[in-house]
Amino acid sequence: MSQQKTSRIPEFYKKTLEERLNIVAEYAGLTQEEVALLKNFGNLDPKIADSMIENVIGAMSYPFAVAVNFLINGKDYLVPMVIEEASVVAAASNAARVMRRDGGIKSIATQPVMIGQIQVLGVKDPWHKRMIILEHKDEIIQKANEVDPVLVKFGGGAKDVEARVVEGPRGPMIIVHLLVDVRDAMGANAVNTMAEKVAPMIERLTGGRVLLRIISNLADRRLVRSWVKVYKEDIGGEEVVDAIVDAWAFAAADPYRAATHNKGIMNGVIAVALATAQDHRAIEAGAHAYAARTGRYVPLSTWEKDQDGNLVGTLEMPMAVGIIGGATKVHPIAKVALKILGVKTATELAEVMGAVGLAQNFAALRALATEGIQKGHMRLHARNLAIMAGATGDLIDKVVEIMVSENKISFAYAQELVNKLSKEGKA
Ligand SMILES: CC(C)(COP(=O)([O-])OP(=O)([O-])OC[C@H]1O[C@@H](n2cnc3c(N)ncnc32)[C@H](O)[C@@H]1OP(=O)([O-])[O-])[C@@H](O)C(=O)NCCC(=O)NCCSC(=O)C[C@@](C)(O)CC(=O)[O-]
Ligand SMILES: NC(=O)C1=CN([C@@H]2O[C@H](COP(=O)(O)OP(=O)(O)OC[C@H]3O[C@@H](n4cnc5c(N)ncnc54)[C@H](OP(=O)(O)O)[C@@H]3O)[C@@H](O)[C@H]2O)C=CC1
Repeated sequence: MSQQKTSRIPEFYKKTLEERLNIVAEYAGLTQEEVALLKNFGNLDPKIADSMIENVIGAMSYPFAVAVNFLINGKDYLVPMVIEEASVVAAASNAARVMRRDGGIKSIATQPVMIGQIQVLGVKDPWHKRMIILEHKDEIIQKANEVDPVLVKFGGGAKDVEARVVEGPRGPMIIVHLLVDVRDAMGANAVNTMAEKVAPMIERLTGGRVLLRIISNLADRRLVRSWVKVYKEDIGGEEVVDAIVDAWAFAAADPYRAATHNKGIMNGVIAVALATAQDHRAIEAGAHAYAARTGRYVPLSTWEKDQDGNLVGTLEMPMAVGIIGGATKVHPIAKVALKILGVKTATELAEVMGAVGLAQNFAALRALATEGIQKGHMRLHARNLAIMAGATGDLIDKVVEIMVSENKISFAYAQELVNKLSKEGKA
């Protein structure tokens, strides 16, 4: 009788990488080639990979690209991007090309202030205790700063305390916000450590019970604001400007469209985040929570026509990124990405990422509002399909050419063409 496979594997994490891989290979019936693929760590040292996350059995590579043409705050940038989707890098470069006038895209980030939340339960007089917390603000800040002298030395650290009474489904809670300037870090570890440190003091002050002590990813004190003017003659005239503004108006009015509009922005933001090994989940969470902060989900950008008929765009969103800490200084390629970018501070990185998000949004809207997204996007995607269908060498371009010229871009057609052209080649 064959034994049922089980995913319950006690102390899997204590085994060596090799042992874990063998277990998985046997479990999933992996071939030797598949095992060899997983074992190919590429530019990541297996020891580093094994220390970054748990239960590691291999590594996976993504393409690393560079978007060109970016001029931000008068400075040129080559922008590293890691992404699995065709046409994003081309679109970013395409947009940046028409955003180089007047010093390029403007982008300013606020101070890198993150919020640590402390949830206080079981307080009978929460409004009164809120005042007591605020009365002791300076002591709370001092206590928080004791845990991170390095951050304080660099001009960061806890700067302010806020307190709210929040009505929840299980009654009122006091929610304390510790505002921490995290300088060049993303800041979650730094802020969480501080929130845990001050919790006993908050309990003493309120007589309540502290439950959660954790950073908020709605980083609305750490915003990037980017804006740009695109001259009408550079993008096909006022008709195109109007079409882009109309496309934005659709997103401003309809959350179904706003989600896709913002996805277009995140195409750029997350690609840079991946290249520089940021916590991209934190950035995504912050972006969408910010887009919904009024209770209605809206686009993170605006597009208008100015008095001269030119297109002006703005973007405002949280941007919690670091160049110290997290994986940024652990992953060797993230270090190379930061070197290519040439950013000196986390604030500068945030400014670049805001500008890339705005440019990416423009590229998609322009394509959508003129020729449609499929023409440019599918032309580039057609290469993926041709390769997936087994095309190699010159055959890739031949298959792409036929699919594009016949406007018939699908995996099935790619397969049909590969089969047909390969047979013809052999004949
Ligand atoms: C695809 C393009 C750029 C073609 O655009 P085009 O005008 O046909 O290209 P072109 O041949 O005239 O070249 C213009 C520039 O584009 C760049 N470029 C051009 N081709 C390449 C290439 N192969 N590789 C790298 N860069 C390329 C390059 O910078 C080039 O300048 P040059 O170097 O020649 O001076 C254009 O159609 C475009 O910007 N499309 C938008 C594509 C897009 O947004 N893709 C994202 C995926 S769709 C999505 O996920 C989001 C979405 C759309 O749903 C969001 C939303 O709904 O809002
Ligand atoms: N909800 C979320 O978003 C959560 C995210 N995380 C994770 O937290 C990690 C990020 O935390 P983060 O605090 O950035 O990482 P680190 O703790 O690795 O780095 C921050 C620390 O680096 C030191 N440091 C040295 N130089 C500087 C400088 N110039 N500016 C700022 N700090 C400096 C500081 O002190 P010192 O030298 O004393 O350490 C600081 O506390 C990510 O891996 C993220 O995924 C974790 C929990 C929740």
